[in-house]
Amino acid sequence: MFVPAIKGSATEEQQNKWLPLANTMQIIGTYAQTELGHGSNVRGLETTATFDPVTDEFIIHSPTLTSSKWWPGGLGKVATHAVVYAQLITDGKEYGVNGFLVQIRSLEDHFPLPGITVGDIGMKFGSGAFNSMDNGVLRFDRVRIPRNQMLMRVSKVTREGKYVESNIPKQIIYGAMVYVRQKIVADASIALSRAVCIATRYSAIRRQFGSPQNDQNGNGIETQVIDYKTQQSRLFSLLASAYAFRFVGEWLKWLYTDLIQKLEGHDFSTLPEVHACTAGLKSLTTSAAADGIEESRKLCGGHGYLSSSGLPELYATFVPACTYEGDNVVLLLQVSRFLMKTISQLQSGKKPTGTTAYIGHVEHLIQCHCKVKKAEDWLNLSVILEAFEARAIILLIACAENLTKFANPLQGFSELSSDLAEAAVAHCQVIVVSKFIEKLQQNIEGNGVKQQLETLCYIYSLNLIHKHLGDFLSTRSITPKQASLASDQLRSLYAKVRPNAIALVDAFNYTDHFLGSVLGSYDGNVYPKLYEEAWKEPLNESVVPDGYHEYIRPVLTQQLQNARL
Ligand SMILES: Cc1cc2nc3c(=O)[nH]c(=O)nc-3n(C[C@H](O)[C@H](O)[C@H](O)COP(=O)(O)OP(=O)(O)OC[C@H]3O[C@@H](n4cnc5c(N)ncnc54)[C@H](O)[C@@H]3O)c2cc1C
Repeated sequence: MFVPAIKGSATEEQQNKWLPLANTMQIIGTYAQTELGHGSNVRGLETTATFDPVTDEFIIHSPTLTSSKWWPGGLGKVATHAVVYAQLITDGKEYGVNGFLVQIRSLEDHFPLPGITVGDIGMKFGSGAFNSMDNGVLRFDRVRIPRNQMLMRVSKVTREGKYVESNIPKQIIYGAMVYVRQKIVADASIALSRAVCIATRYSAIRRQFGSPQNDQNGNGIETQVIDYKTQQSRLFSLLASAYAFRFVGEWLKWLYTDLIQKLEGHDFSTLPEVHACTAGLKSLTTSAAADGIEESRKLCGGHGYLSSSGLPELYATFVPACTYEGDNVVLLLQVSRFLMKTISQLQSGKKPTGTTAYIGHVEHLIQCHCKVKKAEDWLNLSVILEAFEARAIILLIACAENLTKFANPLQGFSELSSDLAEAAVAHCQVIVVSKFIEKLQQNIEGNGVKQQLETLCYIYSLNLIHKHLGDFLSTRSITPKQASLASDQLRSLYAKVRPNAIALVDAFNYTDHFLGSVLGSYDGNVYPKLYEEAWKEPLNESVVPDGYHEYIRPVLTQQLQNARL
């Protein structure tokens, strides 16, 4: 985030000075925004940057305990510099939060510079995982920096102390957020596909209970757990999500490149839509991936709880993605605000574009009726997309209408926040489904590959209909009969995936080293590996444990004496 922040908010001259230093690791940067008392509410940050016209410097100060910077990655022990977000004060007036480049440690001996207090915030969730990262705490006691270390692309303070805004829209700094969030979506697809790969391979090895081939005494080969329909519905819906997130992630990467080209040409028109889209998809994919990793652990039964399964570590490392770079609920509420604005602009004739284009077809979508009459009718991608669009638009229109019933928009947004967040999720699901469909319209090489991906696209969509049935029924996007036909169709789709399930996870092309899981290794040699792994446990280095004489023996002899008495 240090480098993207400089790229997004620094002037060209500042970028020329700082980026080469950061990119060649002559300085090590951290992104210091969050404070002990404030994270999501950036406007509430308390750190101050007060301009001193006498010395042409800013004075960076932490006026309260809650203004201590808290969480920045790499800050605790490693970073030498920070982009610090602080309330800008000049000529006695506050001008809101701005970024400042502050050196925090000496480049000679790494000691904190005068006025700086810095350290690590302590152990985090899980035993390994994020604990290799020194998330830190940072306080400033009137630390002075040159004026030209304020990041001045969007606004600046002159030598005389005058605050001047440039003609570049403030939203340009969203470019850095779009970059980081599209990376997080790609990470979510990787994390989920790793978990699904482990759970799928293990489910093909693990056997429980009898099978139809058993003799009358129940002897014979047991059933592979992957053949249980419950296991298939849990596992294959995650497999489909892993593919869906991969494709939407690829598309987001393209979207970011397209945005940067437009920004370079001073075209800022798509920025709000792209920003809302990446915020929403970051929220949707990280929440689903975190839940999916935990579900994969359960799909592996007891062995999934072992560290050697790789799943606990994967979960603990990935789950903070639901919080950093914007809490997922807070992000959904931002998306819903953008969507409410888009709807309100319909009356003035402004046509929604990009991922919101379907909102422009509101009349058609409100009146359309899903045409499904038998289970096979669900195998029609345009029918599916229309059902998702209809559900999203009806939820959004309902929110927009309900908002008008409140005395003011602020109260309305607060009271309706749960409905707004749900409507934002529905909108984001439209994006994922439509990008999966677009992928299928491309040339896909390999015999039968396209058909398999199509099956996964149906599973992803129909499983979401099943999960959000209340929404689909209450918005009348589908009927109860069509919902039950969707469930029928899902069952046959799972049967279609079953023979190719292993190939579909092998296709992720993850090495055993990368997976880090004895349950998910390519050769499927699970039990010998689990057994071998147990003997690597340091507790097993001694047969009689260290504390035996101190703790165990006295208890045992005490019990023996009591029994004799
Ligand atoms: C592993 C990790 C690494 C991080 N790295 C960095 C870093 O490098 N630099 C940095 O500056 N920060 C970093 N952070 C901080 C992170 O960005 C914040 O924690 C995050 O933005 C959430 O803010 P918060 O902690 O204030 O949560 P809060 O906003 O306090 O959230 C608490 C709860 O309140 C809810 N909530 C908050 N506001 C609203 C609202 N308006 N409406 C409805 N519900 C609301 C949230 O949904 C959540 O359930 C990191 C955090 C973690 C966990």
